Order: sequence, then C-alpha cells, then structure tokens
Amino acid sequence: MSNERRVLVHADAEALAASITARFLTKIIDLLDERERINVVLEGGRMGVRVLETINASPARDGVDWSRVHFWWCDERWVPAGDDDRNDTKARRALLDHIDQPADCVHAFAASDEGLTLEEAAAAYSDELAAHAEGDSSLPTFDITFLGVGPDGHTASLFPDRAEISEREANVVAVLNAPKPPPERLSLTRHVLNSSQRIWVEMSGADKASVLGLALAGAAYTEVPIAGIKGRKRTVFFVDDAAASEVPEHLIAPDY
Ligand SMILES: O=C(O)[C@H](O)[C@@H](O)[C@H](O)[C@H](O)COP(=O)(O)O
Repeated sequence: MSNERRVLVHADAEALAASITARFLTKIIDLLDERERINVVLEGGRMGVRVLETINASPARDGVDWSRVHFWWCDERWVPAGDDDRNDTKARRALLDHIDQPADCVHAFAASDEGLTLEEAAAAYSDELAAHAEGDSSLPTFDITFLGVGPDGHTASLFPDRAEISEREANVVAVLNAPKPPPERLSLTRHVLNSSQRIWVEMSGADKASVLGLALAGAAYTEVPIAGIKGRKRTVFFVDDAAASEVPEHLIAPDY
C-alpha cells in the first residue's frame, strides 16, 4: 500500500468498528514483535469510543500485552477529572479500565480541577511527550494515531480558520472559544499528528461525506484541517458508506 491517503469503505458503523478493531489488534501484535513499547494516540469522537468498546468486547483483547502499549490523546476537553465529557473518561470506561496494564501506560491530559491553568496544562503535556521521546525527537514514536473528523473538517481540536491549525512551534496548544463544545480544550498540533507512523481516520455518517470529499480532493488544511494530516508511513480513512458518498472512486481502496 502506498503512502497516499487510502479509503476503506464499510457498509455501516457496526462493520466499520469491527474492521478497525480487527486491523488494530492484528497491527499492534505485529508491532509488539518489532518494538518493546508502542504508542497509540486516541481520539474522543463517537466512532473512536465505539472502536474502543469493540476492542474491549473482542476475544482477542487479552492476547495483547497491554503493559507494552502506551495510550495518549490527540486532544482533551478542559473539564474536571472524571467528567463524562473528557475523552480519557470515555476511553477508560470503554476499554482502559478493563485491560491489564500499569497506570503509567496511560498519558492523560491534566483536568481543569487539578490546579493548572489551561496554558500550564498544555505545557505539562508537552513535557510528558518529551519525557517519553524516542531517538532525536522531542516526541514518542506514535505507531498509530486515531483521529475523528467533525462536519467542519476539524480534527483533534484543530478547527478551520483558526491559529492553532497553523501552529508550527508548540507541540500542544490551548484552545479557547472552540466551535465544538466545550469551548476550552487542549490539542496536539498538526506537525505532532503528522509525526505519527500511521494515521487512522474514523468517519461514520452522512454528515461527514462533504468534508471527506473536500479533504481527499485537496482542500486547504487551514479551511479543512483533516486535509493537512498525513502519516509518515500510512494514512487510512476508515469510513462507512454514508460518509463515503462523495469520495472520488479512484481513491477507494479495493476490497481486500
Ligand atoms: O474531542 C473531540 O471532540 C474529538 O477529538 C473530536 O475531534 C472528534 O473526534 C470529532 O469532533 C468527531 O467527533 P464525532 O465522531 O463524535 O462526530
């Protein structure tokens, strides 16, 4: 498979979640044959959570040595610890609380009730990334980064026509007045997301069709942020039929 963006289409959300789950479990077992520790970046959208629930329900779940899998987030909402709106709360409930792994494998953003300002929390996550840097990078090697996409083309908490999508220095940004509630968020920046070996985009539903078509047709990333995201090795859009209705035929990967 080339490093071009590829689109894998599935009949519906259930088939999409099952396919991502099967590919994910297979891929991380293969990666753990090659690397002592792997890093996975999670996202907080509905399909992202559904995939974690499907992984948790998989008979293959306990075939993974989760103690060698580190979890990070592409973004987080600035709300108190344990709040249902937090991406890490959703991930813990869906999967992380049910697998056997040390607490230091889970790298959550700070919460709004832990004594830091939003800006301090962004700096703290950047420090956490640096503390787990590999090679000559200031970042861990992200083996798989999951991303959701909003109908406006935002991904993580990088929204259209906003300064954060064009940030080139900081690895983590504080986001104020976000168009998608809650208004205050934290997000990895575009160059950090693009440092990932594999980007796995998860999109379900007709409300994503237009923005997926725009992204794959080469829209400007400042206007359609997901259009500016590409993994170093692979970029795969895992979508259902409803989201694929405006995807150019030649970009749809053949059925495997
Ligand atoms: O914190 C968040 O809100 C997510 O990280 C966000 O980027 C999400 O992935 C998209 O908004 C898609 O969300 P849905 O899949 O629920 O539409």
